Amino acid sequence: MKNIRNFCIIAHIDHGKSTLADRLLEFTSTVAEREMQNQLLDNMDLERERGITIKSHAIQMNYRYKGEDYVLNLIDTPGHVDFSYEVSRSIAACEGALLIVDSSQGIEAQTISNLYLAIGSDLEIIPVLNKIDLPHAMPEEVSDQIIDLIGCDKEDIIHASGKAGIGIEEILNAICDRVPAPKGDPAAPLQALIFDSVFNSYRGIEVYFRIYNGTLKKGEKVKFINTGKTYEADEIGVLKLNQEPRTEMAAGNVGYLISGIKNAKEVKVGDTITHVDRPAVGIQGFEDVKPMVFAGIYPVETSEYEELRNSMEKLQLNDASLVWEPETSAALGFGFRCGFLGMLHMEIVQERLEREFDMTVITTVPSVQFHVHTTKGQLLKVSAPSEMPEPNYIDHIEEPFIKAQIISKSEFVGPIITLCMEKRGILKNQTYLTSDRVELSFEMPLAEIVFDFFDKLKTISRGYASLDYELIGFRQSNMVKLDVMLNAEPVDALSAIVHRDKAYEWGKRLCEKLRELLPRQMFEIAIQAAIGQKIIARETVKAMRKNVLAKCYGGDISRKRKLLEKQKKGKKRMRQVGNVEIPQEAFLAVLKLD
Ligand SMILES: Nc1nc2c(ncn2[C@@H]2O[C@H](COP(=O)(O)OP(=O)(O)OP(=O)(O)O)[C@@H](O)[C@H]2O)c(=O)[nH]1
Repeated sequence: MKNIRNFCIIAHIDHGKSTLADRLLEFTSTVAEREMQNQLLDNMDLERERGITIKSHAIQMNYRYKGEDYVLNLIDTPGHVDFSYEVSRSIAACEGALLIVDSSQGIEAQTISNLYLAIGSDLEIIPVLNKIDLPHAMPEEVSDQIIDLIGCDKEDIIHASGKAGIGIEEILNAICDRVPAPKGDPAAPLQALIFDSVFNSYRGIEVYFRIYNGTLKKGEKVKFINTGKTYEADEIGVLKLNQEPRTEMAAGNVGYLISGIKNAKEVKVGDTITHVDRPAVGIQGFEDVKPMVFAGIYPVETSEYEELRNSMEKLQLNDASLVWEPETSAALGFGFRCGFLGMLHMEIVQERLEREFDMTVITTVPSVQFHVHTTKGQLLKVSAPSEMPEPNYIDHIEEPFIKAQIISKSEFVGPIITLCMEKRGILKNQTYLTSDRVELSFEMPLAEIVFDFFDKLKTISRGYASLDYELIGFRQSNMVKLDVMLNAEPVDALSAIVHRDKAYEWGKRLCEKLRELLPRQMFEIAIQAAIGQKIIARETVKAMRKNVLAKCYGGDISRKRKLLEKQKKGKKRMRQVGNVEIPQEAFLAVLKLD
């Protein structure tokens, strides 16, 4: 055990974690040259296409240093704030962290927040100044920022480039020298923490764990403490590029377990695995996730509800930050109310459901969770407009507030402050990190930043500003429910909860946007926005007669069929509500009002 090192890589998004991880794997010959491809650990198609890490990935390397053989377990983590729950779980499985900072960008908001997560778990931090090959790298300046931040010595900072392969050996040596070996007793009762899992349709659920105490052998009877279920450890092993089975694994190690579990509900990330014969107590799992945004997910075909439920259960195995419960909508029927960590997370969940589980789904207007105090003194947690009680039952409404930390070049301070004020933000603090880098701290409503704030911030700061935020509590706000009606029929899935000062403007623009997005149909569609009984805006979609077969005179039946097929495909991701067909984009129209 003294030669095991468990470490993760943390950084702000795009500072080069995945590229550096590739070099480490190459240098330790963990992957053969012919297997090497860029961003090797980002093995989901979605990750490669978008060039971002969504999931944490674990991989084991062997390394010889000062005449000794080391086992290095690396966990690559995502950088985007929406996936910080992945980061916090990975950190729990490690004793050390490489803190990567892009030497052309300097310290950014998520560098700091991920660093605090790591320090909070007592990890040994190895600072790495990355991308030093770039001509506009600023090693001196960024080194000073790092020293200020973590209080290390200048010599502790490793200069590296994932792209040019600089500093790789030095990093590996530092991991062996500086990261402490895992503690734990191989002879004690078994305690292994489940930090991730994935559904495999052939082999059942694969469980990823880190052993804190004890030894696990193939074939032994094990128990998951929280669920109380028992299984046989059919296969255990370590995670190399592929899984490598082992007959025995001891304290300190990271690995996988396969025991033919088919039911997704039986595996909970944060649960502890122990022996049936000689049980230990559970280790403290992970903090519960705090979803920030809620939205409904509905199958396009109402008959696929059960299938969608199955798919969500399987997806949840691999995405512990996804929470959901059944919900019904008058307009959309049976579906699920889901909690996400942010808009990117919501997008990714929708895409994964479609790609990995072949489901076509509709997502409804996202909303934050409000605290509604009723006149009877009850507290209702409302995360969907349809749950909002009638106005005469409401005493007051509170909305979630966050503390936002924005780091930017000082020349953009003016526009950033203006943007934040528009979003009902209050400037709390302004600190100069260096002569031209400023940290601004605001208190603002979560609802104002989860949707398009980040894109706007990037635009006005020409990409230089970075953002991080945390929930600080609930504050009273004047919120109202904005209803939308199509041909006088209310469509609950299109309603939104908005601030009263902005309600009229919103209603007007929402109707305009819906007019653009709703396809013309055989009859006229009246779009109305209302607050309570009062109509505040109206638009009309003119009727049109669309007959795709019109041009298809003559008797070629196959051509007709093709056209009808094509028309059917075009209808995907549409929902019939009353007599109106609503495309997916319309449900998210509120997000595109500016
Ligand atoms: N010049 C230079 N570019 C680099 C270096 N390392 C990474 N890059 C580039 O920086 C971009 C981001 O690199 P990634 O490794 O995907 O970054 P990441 O931190 O893993 O990103 P997320 O996982 O999404 O947080 C890519 O375009 C890389 O080619 C480096 O050392 N030098």
